[in-house]
Amino acid sequence: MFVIGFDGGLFVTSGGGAGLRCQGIDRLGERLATYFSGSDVPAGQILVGAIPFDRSEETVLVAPQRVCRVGRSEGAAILGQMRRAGAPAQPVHVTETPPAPVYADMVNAALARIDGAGAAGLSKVVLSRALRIEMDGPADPVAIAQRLLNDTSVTVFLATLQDDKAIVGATPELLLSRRGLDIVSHPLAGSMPRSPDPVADRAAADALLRSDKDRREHELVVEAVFDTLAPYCAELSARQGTGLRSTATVWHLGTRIEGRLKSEDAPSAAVLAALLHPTPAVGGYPRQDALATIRELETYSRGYYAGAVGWVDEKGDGEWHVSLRCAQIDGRTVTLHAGAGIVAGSDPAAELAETAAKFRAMLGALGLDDGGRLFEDAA
Ligand SMILES: C=C(O[C@@H]1C=C(C(=O)O)C=C[C@H]1O)C(=O)O
Repeated sequence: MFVIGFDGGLFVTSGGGAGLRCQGIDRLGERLATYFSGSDVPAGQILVGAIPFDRSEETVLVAPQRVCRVGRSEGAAILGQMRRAGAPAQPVHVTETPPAPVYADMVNAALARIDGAGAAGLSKVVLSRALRIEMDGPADPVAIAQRLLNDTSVTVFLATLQDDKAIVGATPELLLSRRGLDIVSHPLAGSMPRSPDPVADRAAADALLRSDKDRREHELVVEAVFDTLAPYCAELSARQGTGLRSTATVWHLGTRIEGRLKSEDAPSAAVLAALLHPTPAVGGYPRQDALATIRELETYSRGYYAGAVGWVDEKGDGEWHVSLRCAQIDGRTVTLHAGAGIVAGSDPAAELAETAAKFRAMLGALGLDDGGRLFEDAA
């Protein structure tokens, strides 16, 4: 099953199977061209799926048999019918990897590298931490997706990867959409936790708008998106400039970038998304230095967190979102990740608080919004 928010409604697909499993995304364009030229591919077929964070790991694209586009409330009703019957599984135990003090040490280690790197070296790295949640039964991604639909500022997604493995979440970040020659990307970077107190909440938003550190963190992403897309575009601009975006729990700086491709033969939505991925919003800058730092400092594989989820059709149209604020489900185990961009001037305590705010939506959807009972640190 695959679900993704679409024009205020939901795109729900089911059935089907063998689409395309692709070990690494460097040759995704060729693989897609071969797939869509196949004589047994029905007219109008789309592929839906997920790209992992690590470009060399497996991209899963499924060819669904049934696709429907419905409004949000109808989508919620469909999910209600498709979720497992009975009471949803409950969390019984949570492990933090790494524990908060170790995450702060990682931020300090990244800052030391950034400070020592010189002008051409590492200037931003996104470091994440994970919460591993054991449930008292198999977790139901459909029930979780249904609960996430309450926040209308985010794009809900659910992708079944195999048997009882799935990724489900609600992301605020559009990596790339393409309709004909028109493309849009809406990168986010630079964040501040929201507050239930309206005065404190507004103050957080104002502080984010004024923060020099967050502007620098954001600019690196916007420049990378422009640099990647410009060779394919006749026009590319960010007319509205950089502004605030918010989810129910976090403020972000965001820049909507719109472009017009030079020709219909330009790469498809999936291939443009793969070229952009990972932007400095989830990796860092320069890309290779940032990825090497992540490999060294994070002690786990991110899997499909901070990758991309979306769909593509034969004409190259499609929509890909950054897979953030999500849960990776494997039977009874649910793993959440949240990260924060580290640049010169980052404060470890503030970055930790940012990751805590980014966990909040998924914790709420799992029934864990009561201040972290069940939590235990992992070494
Ligand atoms: C890495 C995450 O979010 C990304 C990092 C952001 C930041 O550092 O300010 C903001 C939005 C996302 O691009 C996450 O949600 O886990």
